[in-house]
Amino acid sequence: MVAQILVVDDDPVQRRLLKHAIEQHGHEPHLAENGRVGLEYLKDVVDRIDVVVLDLMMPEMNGLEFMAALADLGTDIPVIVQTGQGGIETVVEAMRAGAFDFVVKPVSPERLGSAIGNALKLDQKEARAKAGRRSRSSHVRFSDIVSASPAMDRVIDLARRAAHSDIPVVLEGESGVGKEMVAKAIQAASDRSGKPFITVNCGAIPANLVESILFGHEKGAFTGATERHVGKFAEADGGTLFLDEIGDLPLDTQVKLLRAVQSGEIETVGARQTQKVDVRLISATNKDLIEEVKAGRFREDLYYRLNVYPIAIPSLRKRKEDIPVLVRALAERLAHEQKLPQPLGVSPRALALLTAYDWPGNIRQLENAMFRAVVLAQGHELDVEDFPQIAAQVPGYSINAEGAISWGGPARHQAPMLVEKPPRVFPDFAERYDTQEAAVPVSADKTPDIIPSLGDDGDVRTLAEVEEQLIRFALKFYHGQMSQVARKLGIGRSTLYRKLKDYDIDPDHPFRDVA
Ligand SMILES: Nc1ncnc2c1ncn2[C@@H]1O[C@H](COP(=O)(O)OP(=O)(O)OP(=O)(O)O)[C@@H](O)[C@H]1O
Repeated sequence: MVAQILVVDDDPVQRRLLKHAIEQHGHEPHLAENGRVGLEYLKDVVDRIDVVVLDLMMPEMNGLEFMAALADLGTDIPVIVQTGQGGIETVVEAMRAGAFDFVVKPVSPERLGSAIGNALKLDQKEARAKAGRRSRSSHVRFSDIVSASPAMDRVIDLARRAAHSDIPVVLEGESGVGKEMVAKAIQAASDRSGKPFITVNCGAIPANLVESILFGHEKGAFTGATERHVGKFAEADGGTLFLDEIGDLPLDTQVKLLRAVQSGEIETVGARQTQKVDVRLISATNKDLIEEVKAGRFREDLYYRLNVYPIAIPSLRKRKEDIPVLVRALAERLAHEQKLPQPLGVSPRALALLTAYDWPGNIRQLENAMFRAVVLAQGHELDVEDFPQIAAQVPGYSINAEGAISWGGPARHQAPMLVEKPPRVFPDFAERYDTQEAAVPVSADKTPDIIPSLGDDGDVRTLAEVEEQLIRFALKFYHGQMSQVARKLGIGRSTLYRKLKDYDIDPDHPFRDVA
């Protein structure tokens, strides 16, 4: 299908790049140099345009104003917004205003192509079919890894190449980023596809059983060994052994593992002879293994044996572009698994909330939040109310006694949030802050992150005044993350809550007094 794509961007170089990328994917680009021109054009041909690719930062009419005007036209053309590096607040605004997806500049033709494909609902249909197929089975292909970010493209590219050989791979990344999923995809794309894929969580086995679990034991090898036991190495013969949390392996077992890796032979506990095995090893760690080596907890020789081909999987908060596609794919998959009568959508407000959150537990946490939301869902669409725990942790959202969630900023399709930043003397501060609120307590000629020792009367200020100002500052600085604020201030959470009460500080709006 040749789709008609309207590009609205004030930068001529960007327009040209986007034009080429769109043509590369076989679609027809239409170019507008600003929001006003784009809007006029749309009024004439609104039925012909399939997708809008929109720059957010434009003079005259910015991206959010454009989106509000688009909504007034009563059209639901999907809009893909473009943002600069680090412009996540703006992206959240755009998602809230109904943007379908966002891409980070400079966007690769591939990423743009897949965003357009998704917007045209082509990929979504495929994702639905894929989601239904995959369910929670152990067979994972690379195409099951839902992603949209260049960072994950790199991971997948490296992993695909690793699948061509038996090279030992170490997957590094925080818990829940998808290490096991990538390991399974490597196996499925390799010659060992269809052979066993055996997972051992090295951190979850009692130290005295690790060796027997990995290498097996003969009957009577030790007290309690009433039966012969086949170890995981032997079980994985011909296939792949996935050693999760490899950094937790006890040192004496590391010696045996090294021997097995070097010789391709295992010593079953209590057996007289060694046994030859053909196993591909993929290890995973959420620890910095080299630090473990330095600390003497991980053998250096084993480290070099296993770590021939490291692949680092970034945490979800470092690849927020993946969040909207993951959310949509999970909603589809979980609705299918829960046998809901119809597919489940996700509202722009909910997408904005989920994109704003940092997901310390990564995709596993996102999956759990989506699971809970899908199970409890009542309508056709998930909304912010379906994610109360997440809303409670994102600054700006508040929950009333009835459980309704509201956001401190302007409503959907309302006046633009992309306020031009006022000229500021302290660029670093301006970057970290929502300038409007932060500007309240400090006069323009004072550095905002310096807390003065003298008051207006020229006397030293009271400790309480300084403390109050520091707490307000810390809340803003750490985006209202209470645990972090308490930790950084060196006080307990309950003390922090008490002080918020004493000083009448609203943690969501620290520079505003509680009404
Ligand atoms: N890109 C992705 N697309 C779809 N689902 C994903 C993706 N990444 C992870 N998941 C899902 O998230 C969950 C966690 O992934 P996985 O178990 O692979 O993470 P992990 O890094 O191995 O975690 P841990 O270190 O805690 O074992 C799984 O249910 C997995 O299917």
